[in-house]
Amino acid sequence: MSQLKQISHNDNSAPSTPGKFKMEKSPYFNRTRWHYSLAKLTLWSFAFLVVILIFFLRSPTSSVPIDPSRRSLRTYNWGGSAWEKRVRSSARVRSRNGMTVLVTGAAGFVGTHVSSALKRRGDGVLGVDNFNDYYEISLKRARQALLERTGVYIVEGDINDEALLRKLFEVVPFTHVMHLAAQAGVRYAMQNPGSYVHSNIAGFVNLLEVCKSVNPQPAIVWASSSSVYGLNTKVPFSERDRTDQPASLYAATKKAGEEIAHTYNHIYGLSLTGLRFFTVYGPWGRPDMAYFFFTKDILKGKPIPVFEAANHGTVARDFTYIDDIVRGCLGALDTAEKSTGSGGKKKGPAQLRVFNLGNTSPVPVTELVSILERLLKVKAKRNIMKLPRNGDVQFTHANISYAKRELGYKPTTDLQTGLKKFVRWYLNYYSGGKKAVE
Ligand SMILES: O=C(O)[C@H]1O[C@H](OP(=O)(O)OP(=O)(O)OC[C@H]2O[C@@H](n3ccc(=O)[nH]c3=O)[C@H](O)[C@@H]2O)[C@H](O)[C@@H](O)[C@@H]1O
Repeated sequence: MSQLKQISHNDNSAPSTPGKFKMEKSPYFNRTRWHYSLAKLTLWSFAFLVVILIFFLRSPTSSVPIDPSRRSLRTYNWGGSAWEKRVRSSARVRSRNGMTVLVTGAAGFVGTHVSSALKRRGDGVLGVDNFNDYYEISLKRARQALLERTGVYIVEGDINDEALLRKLFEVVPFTHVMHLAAQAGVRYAMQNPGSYVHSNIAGFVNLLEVCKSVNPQPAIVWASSSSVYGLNTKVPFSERDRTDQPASLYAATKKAGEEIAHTYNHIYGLSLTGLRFFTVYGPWGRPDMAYFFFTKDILKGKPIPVFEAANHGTVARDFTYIDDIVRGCLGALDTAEKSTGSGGKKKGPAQLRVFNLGNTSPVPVTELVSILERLLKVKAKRNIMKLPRNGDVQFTHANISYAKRELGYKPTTDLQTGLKKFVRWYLNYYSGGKKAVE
């Protein structure tokens, strides 16, 4: 810097308009000017490189793909009094007996719907999300904008960031955590196993570590998955069934989460409720899921891969509509008992639960495609393929009697009705809001 100053000081005589600069005759002067110019050029090039480097390191939409297993290396901006004020205001309870909920994965599909439902009924809600690039970030940003309009602020950060989580609990004594941040998708686990360990295991443990040590400890409700039933053949799946033969690393990390939850409940008295979601779909959904990209590809006239089991066996899912899932999540939060620990120590036994949240009405994937064809009024180009051995299971079917009894859970939306709502949203969203939504 001092060198730079010196150069500009010595350079006072030079005209500021480059085109008007006249060369002097003296060879000595030429040589020194050449040296100065070279030094100047080197300095500016260096400064330029630093600026470029900072841009790539900080830009969330940078074209350099971020390895999701190393997401914790990304830096996020948080802190400061204005930030704390926003956090407090978002988490402010507006109803009598309302709860203060930290929602992780708030810019995700389920996270957005749950956050807005909680806010609507007067609970205090603060979101946290790392806005990773697993699928289109613009959709996450649009969900964020939607939540902002309802008064929910999403802090940008990773659940692996212990300092951030501690700070959030310092600013707001959350009574509940709705933990929905996760690396989802059963097939992607073959491509990026590290991201599942990072979010579903390391991230979950980090969150639990913080929750166990704060005072008061919050009650935690979190997203497990129907995929924990793995290769089981007995249907419908009951919470009492074995869950020790997962078919994907995704399922294995969710199962690990259930075991980890047991440990934190046992040692620290944390109140923990796991919800096994069954193929959740609906407006603002996940573009990596079949119903979503089938819609996109059918509209584009592109062939869609429709899986079938051996001997033309049916592949089916217990597709569950988002509004039903939201009611299940709120039911779980409302019935969650307080954690019993304090000062990082257990003071007595605490609640530990796991529930199926499904629809109890499996539908073949071929039927899903037929419904979409009718709704979109376009014939799909079906490319029938063997069910891949990379994580898929042939069918899922939930027994929901436990959730019914304990949470008052009662799904009411069939696939046809739910997909109609999804398609209406999809057409409106991707036409830039130009199509009227009924
Ligand atoms: O229930 C769950 O726990 C899981 O539900 C979904 O997993 P999945 O049921 O496999 O959902 P999709 O990937 O949307 O697949 C739906 C159905 O379409 C089939 N499919 C999928 C992809 C494809 O190209 N073709 C195809 O026929 C699948 O075999 C499956 O039967 C989610 O992606 C998981 O994150 C979630 O945890």
